[in-house]
Amino acid sequence: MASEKSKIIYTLTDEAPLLATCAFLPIIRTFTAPAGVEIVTSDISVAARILAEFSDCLTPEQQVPDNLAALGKMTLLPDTNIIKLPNISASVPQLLAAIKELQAKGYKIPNFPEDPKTDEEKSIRTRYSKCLGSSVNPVLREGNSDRRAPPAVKRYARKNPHSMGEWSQASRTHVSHMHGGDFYSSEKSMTMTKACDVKMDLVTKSGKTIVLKPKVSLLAGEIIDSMYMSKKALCEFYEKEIEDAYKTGMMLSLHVKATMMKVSHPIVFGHAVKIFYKDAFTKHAKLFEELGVNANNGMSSLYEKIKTLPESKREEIIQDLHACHEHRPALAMVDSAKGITNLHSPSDVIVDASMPAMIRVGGKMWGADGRLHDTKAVIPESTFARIYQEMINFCKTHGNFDPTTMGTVPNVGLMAQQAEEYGSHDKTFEIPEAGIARIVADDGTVLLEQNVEEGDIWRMCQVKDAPIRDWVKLAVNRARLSNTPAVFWLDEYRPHEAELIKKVNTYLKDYDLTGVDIQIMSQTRAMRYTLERVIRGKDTISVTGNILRDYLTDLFPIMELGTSAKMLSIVPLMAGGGLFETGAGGSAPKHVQQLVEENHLRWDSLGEFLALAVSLEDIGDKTGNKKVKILARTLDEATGKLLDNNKSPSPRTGELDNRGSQFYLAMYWAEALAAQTEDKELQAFFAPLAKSLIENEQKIADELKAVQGKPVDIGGYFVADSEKCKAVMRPSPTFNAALKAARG
Ligand SMILES: NC(=O)C1=CN([C@@H]2O[C@H](COP(=O)(O)OP(=O)(O)OC[C@H]3O[C@@H](n4cnc5c(N)ncnc54)[C@H](OP(=O)(O)O)[C@@H]3O)[C@@H](O)[C@H]2O)C=CC1
Ligand SMILES: O=C(O)CCC(=O)C(=O)O
Ligand SMILES: [Mg+2]
Repeated sequence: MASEKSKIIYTLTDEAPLLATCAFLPIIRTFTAPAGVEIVTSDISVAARILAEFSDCLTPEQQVPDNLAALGKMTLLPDTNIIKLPNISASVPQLLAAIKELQAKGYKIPNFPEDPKTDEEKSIRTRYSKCLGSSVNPVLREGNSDRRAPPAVKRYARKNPHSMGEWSQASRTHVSHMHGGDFYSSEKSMTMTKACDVKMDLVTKSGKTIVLKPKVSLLAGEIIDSMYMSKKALCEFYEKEIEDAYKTGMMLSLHVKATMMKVSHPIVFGHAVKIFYKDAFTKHAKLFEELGVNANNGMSSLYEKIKTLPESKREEIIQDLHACHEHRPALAMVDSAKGITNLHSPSDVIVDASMPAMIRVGGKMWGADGRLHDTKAVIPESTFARIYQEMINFCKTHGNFDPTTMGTVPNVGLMAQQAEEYGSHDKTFEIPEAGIARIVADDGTVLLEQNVEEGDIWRMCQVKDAPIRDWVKLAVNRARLSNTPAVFWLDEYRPHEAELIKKVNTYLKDYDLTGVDIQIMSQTRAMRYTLERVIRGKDTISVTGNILRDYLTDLFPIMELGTSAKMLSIVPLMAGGGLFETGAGGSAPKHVQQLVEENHLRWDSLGEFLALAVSLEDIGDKTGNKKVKILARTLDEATGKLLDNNKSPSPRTGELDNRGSQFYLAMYWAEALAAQTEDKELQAFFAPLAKSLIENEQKIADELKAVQGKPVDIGGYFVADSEKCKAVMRPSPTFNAALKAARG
């Protein structure tokens, strides 16, 4: 056995991934222990993050460490190996629900101050803000991203294509975005020639100087941007598009990313709510203010707030809200059976997943009548909205994609060290008063400035030089290793990207590019070029900034594979370690609901299987531990076999689910280890396990199926009971006994 133990840190997150982990951990531990690899867990669920933040309010027994901060530090070490599952990036309504559950479970954490007034409330709000939105990924992503569909996964999708809707040339579906007054149109950018500290301030028309951000330390070579979205232009845009949809009989949908753009997009979302329901918001303005209604939290929050009112008043408001629908277009639904619309909650419709889902079914979304309809997809910011329109145009002309023949589009994404827009939330402000928004260097020089009005959203973004160099290196490596053309999706007319292009051209010179096809194209051209290749079965690497990384790594996988859960998602950490993300998708809250109601978990753990294999491979490469390398190789074989034999979870209750799929992975993995002859110790260890799983295959499959169809209790949503989860997620006594026997 190997002398020194290597460590994989396995994150515990939320919802479906956490449940899947509950079943998977005993399997992983059984397989990795004989190779000297230890699996250590780290709870970074939204509940654990809240508890870590409010330790001072808890009893000593209730206190938990700040795991996220510890992991963040570890990403800066060369031998760190983390497997990261998708976690909740909480919107305010999700955070409120988590707080409520924790309080009900006896944790004396404070209420979330929605409208903080006193200093104490402001401090609590600031502390809770650390748990809001996308707050895990930016801490752990100390590297750029490499996301792709492994060949076995692509082969599987070609053999077992998922359903695709039909695209008609007569489809009226389209994307509506702003043509002025948005971030794109106001962007200014520059590259720092030397390191310095800057501040963000606002010189108001009334002559005051308000410091919004006292200090941002910048490095030489760093690119910084300043941009704003005009409230007036945004509201006019909404008025126009809502009116257009109404007049032309189109359904309306809004697509934002309020989780990652946690300061700007809730505001963008809130204006849509206020304008859609303008009459009711105007009539009840005073009362809504008194009740603390915040449109940024969606209609579900408004309905919650008015619950406290006397019935007659509440009825009046509900009627007024309903009356708004009479002269408004139909709204796309998140759940038509429950009457949950697109404007219900800012975290219900997340653009990276919602737009591909719409395109996949032929450009349609669900209406209140429970049917699919063409839709006007409103994506206010034009910067990247146009890529979707380009794909829609393509589908209208060529029909929908064919998963059996289409090429693949891997992505190399710039995201390290909170690069670009997704790292801007601590530098994003809703402007309190008209004036000049400025980025000012410590020597008093005004670096960038713009005129802003009250309510505009102003932000500064940054991307450091080292991540850009690393991104170019990753792109060249991927292009060379996979012998695939790579396209940098960069628009020379966008100031930020003009700066990036200069750097990309410079850093590309560091490489011998003989035989490597690398091009730079604007986003719409890159999309067109890639799609022309895709339908001819040709592969093209997209090399993009942070937002397109997010968008494209759902968009193409959802067309190619039916879901982004099947993606290999690697973050080579710049300090030398590895962060292995599982898939590229979210935490699928709907899956938990199905488990609780019917004891069927449709979540596909393929992303975990793929991540574990590359994580083991990384350890094997770094330590030279041959046993670990064999584990990685045989796991890949097992995953391939799992796909070939169609043992992925079914969405239908009563059929194979996540637990069954994990059992088959374990069986194939043990079989592959028993069959190899390179390492006799491993062979001897796994032969009895393989035998027992093969002999009991039917019995285990039956035990896993027998439990389905009935409701189960997991003891909570944000803080599920770990014993109850174990009981639900490990229901086969025969499988459990086989694993236990192997561990000895
Ligand atoms: N890396 C991260 O940490 C990420 C976290 N998130 C968070 O996840 C939550 C939900 O996000 P959202 O973007 O709506 O995406 P979802 O997780 O709801 O995914 C959208 C749909 O994709 C399918 N899907 C996703 N993952 C799997 C899987 N492993 N197995 C099978 N099907 C899958 C499901 O389709 P079907 O219903 O047909 O089964 C699901 O309904 C939010 O809290 C969000 O903040 C989002 C993105 C990434
Ligand atoms: O961090 C998040 O909220 C989501 C991350 C995401 O969607 C992605 O990286 O693809
Ligand atoms: Mg994403």
